[in-house]
Amino acid sequence: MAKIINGKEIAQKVRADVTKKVEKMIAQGITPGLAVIIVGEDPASQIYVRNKERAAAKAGINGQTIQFPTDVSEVVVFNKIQELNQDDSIDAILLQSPVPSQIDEEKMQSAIDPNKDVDGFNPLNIGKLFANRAGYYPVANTPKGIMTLLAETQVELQGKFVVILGRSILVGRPLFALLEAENATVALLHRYTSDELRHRLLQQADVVIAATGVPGLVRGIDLKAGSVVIDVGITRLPDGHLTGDVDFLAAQDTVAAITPVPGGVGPMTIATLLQTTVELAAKHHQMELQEL
Ligand SMILES: NC(=O)C1=CN([C@@H]2O[C@H](COP(=O)(O)OP(=O)(O)OC[C@H]3O[C@@H](n4cnc5c(N)ncnc54)[C@H](OP(=O)(O)O)[C@@H]3O)[C@@H](O)[C@H]2O)C=CC1
Ligand SMILES: Nc1nc(=O)c2c([nH]1)NC[C@@H]1CN(c3ccc(C(=O)N[C@@H](CCC(=O)O)C(=O)O)cc3)C=[N+]21
Repeated sequence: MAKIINGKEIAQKVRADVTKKVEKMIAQGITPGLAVIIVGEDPASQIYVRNKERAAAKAGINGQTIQFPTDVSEVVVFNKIQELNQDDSIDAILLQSPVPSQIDEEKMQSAIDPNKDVDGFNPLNIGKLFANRAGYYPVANTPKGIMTLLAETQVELQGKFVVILGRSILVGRPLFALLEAENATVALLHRYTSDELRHRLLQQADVVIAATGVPGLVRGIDLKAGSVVIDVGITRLPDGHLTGDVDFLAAQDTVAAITPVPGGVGPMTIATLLQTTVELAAKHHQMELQEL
């Protein structure tokens, strides 16, 4: 039977560390500020926003959510980003994805000040990540949280073969860069990967990270004995339950460890968002993180 990786518990550890750092910052007169812009009512985004607001408040972070209606014009969102870029009380800005079609998401991501870019979507930060540059820059929170989860679970990456399913800028692509930087050999699969090739690659994978939003895409028979499975997918079923991309029950018989949905990667994303907010606030105010 597989070990169930407890994302909630590891996230709690990250959040305790964040809370401690925030207390020290507040003692020096600085309250980290996080602004979240959300346009319309995507269901996955609504879960994220709700959980995030609660977690930010608990950690002592000043969180504000700016909700725009689905038909808001691009210039209104753009001007809001400019205003937040100028606002000294805001250290971190997040534009929730996806946005409606009248808004050019890439243009908005590029408009966010790279020093306040808590999702790491500004091309400057993406470029640094893919070049594996030294120094601090923000990296997307779901991939960054997964790296923490793997480290906390003592999963070795150097020399291992990792298969990622899904190549979005939010999850798959940054993960590719982060895992490669740890000296793993990485395959990035997508919609055009044939069923046959996916099965063959999965059977050889030491670590599988599924981030497609396709329930059941990864079956028990695809997986290698002793592998580690990270399920990022979140789909709401008609009965209201959440499910991942992996056939969890079948996988459990084969693999060494697996993350559940919910209670796996989701809580890590939230905790890591708070962590990155604090890191950006420290940098903004020229504080040394190590001393916090
Ligand atoms: N737990 C968490 O914290 C988070 C969970 N999520 C969840 O993760 C999932 C993915 O999110 P996101 O990256 O934003 O989604 P996107 O829809 O942006 O990307 C999905 C990716 O999956 C790929 N894909 C689709 N079908 C297949 C297939 N049959 N085989 C292989 N790859 C396939 C797509 O390929 P192509 O590029 O070719 O279209 C695409 O790259 C969603 O369920 C989302 O709700 C997202 C963020 C955080
Ligand atoms: N710019 C941007 N950055 C994102 O990081 C981003 C985004 N847009 N758009 C939407 C997706 C989705 N996402 C989630 C994060 C946490 C949970 C989460 O907390 N999940 C809990 C859910 C528990 C529950 O409430 O039932 C869990 O899996 O245990 C869910 C979804 C971040 N996203």
